[in-house]
Amino acid sequence: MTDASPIDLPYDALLLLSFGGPEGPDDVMPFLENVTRGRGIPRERLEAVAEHYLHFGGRSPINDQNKELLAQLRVELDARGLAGLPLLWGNRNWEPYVTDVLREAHEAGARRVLTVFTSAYSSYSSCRQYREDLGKALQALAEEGRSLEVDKIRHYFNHPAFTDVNAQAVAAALEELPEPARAGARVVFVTHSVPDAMNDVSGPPAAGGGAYVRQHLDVAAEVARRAGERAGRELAWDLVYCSRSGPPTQPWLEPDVNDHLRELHAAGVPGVVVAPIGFVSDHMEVKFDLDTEAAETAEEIGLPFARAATVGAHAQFVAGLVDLVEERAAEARGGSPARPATGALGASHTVCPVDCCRNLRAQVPAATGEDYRAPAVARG
Ligand SMILES: CC1=C(CCC(=O)O)c2cc3nc(cc4[nH]c(cc5[nH]c(cc1n2)c(C)c5CCC(=O)O)c(CCC(=O)O)c4C)C(CCC(=O)O)=C3C
Ligand SMILES: [Fe+2]
Repeated sequence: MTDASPIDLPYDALLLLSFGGPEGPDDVMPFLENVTRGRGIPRERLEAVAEHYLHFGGRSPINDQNKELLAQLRVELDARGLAGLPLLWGNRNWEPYVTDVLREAHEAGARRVLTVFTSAYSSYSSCRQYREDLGKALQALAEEGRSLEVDKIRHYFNHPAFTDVNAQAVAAALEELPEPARAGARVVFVTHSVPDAMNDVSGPPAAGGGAYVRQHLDVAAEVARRAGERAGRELAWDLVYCSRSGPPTQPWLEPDVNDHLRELHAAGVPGVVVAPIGFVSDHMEVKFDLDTEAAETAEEIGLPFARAATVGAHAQFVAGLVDLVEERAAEARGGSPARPATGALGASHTVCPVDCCRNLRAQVPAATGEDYRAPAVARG
């Protein structure tokens, strides 16, 4: 904004855009109402999820994890000569709200902001909804006479930093299993379930949909391969789901992690590493659905269980994010930087194409997309 950074980025600030979470018991219901407004989630499910938060003192772990990620991003940016680049944090569903953060940035002089989402994959919930909330923020600011341009880094599910740090975590979790469970242990990759219909329209329409599952399968295969290299043997794996929340009549991605652990046990699998590749840090889904519920299932059936760490604020992951910031900046300047990616899918698009991860309920302008038109700015 005022300090020019020694490396010339075409951006005035970097924004970490996240989900947000409650800070105490009184925040829990208002937070859940923010998250589920207009989403048709049954009341019973909301009450059950409120209990999960209250079980942890009404506080989501996500905010502290984001603060840690911000601290590490700051260290990495400074080390690369980007000490002058302001680093901001805003959320979709709780304070600090993204609209307020962008307003402050605008007041401080920012006009072009690069965003990093705390979500690695394509789907309405994991990408487009963030883009729509950015769109709503830009609309609100335009009505105040403030104009801002916003870009995002590409999806990082298959960036080598993400897959490699996950592979290290799987290899480390394997070591935690007691012998003889370790030798025949299976890797159970877990992500957030979404409605089948949401997966069906995920990703660029030209790719035929299904990107959410396809991307997770690609990451799982690559992480298992890399972890297997570290462990010195091939690792068998599956992809399963947690945190289903819609009405029972609506099909969501399955199997559920708990059902799957029972099946593996019945089939004679001697132990499992549960690897939450769908989450970038130990969110409530990880703390409750995996560390509490799935761990209890495993205990009940006598299945040795180790949970692999999420990438969190791991230095190698953070360096990968800053690589992606530099890559996006180079593209914004019209260059053609290297775009490293692991697995079979290739590097993801930089700018989401028209109807990418379509919203099945409404047409809402989604920022950072090919078809996004900045709202008209009111004259102050
Ligand atoms: C794909 C996906 C991610 C991963 C991508 C990403 O990270 O963004 C994610 C992340 C998160 N989801 C979170 C919390 C919640 N998600 C809910 C509801 C839903 N999530 C969905 C999908 C996803 N969600 C969906 C399809 C619904 C149904 C309602 C709807 O169609 O929108 C509900 C309502 C209650 C319930 O139904 O469970 C809550 C409270 C938190 C915060 C956790 C914390 O506090 O640590 C985080 C990081
Ligand atoms: Fe969610």
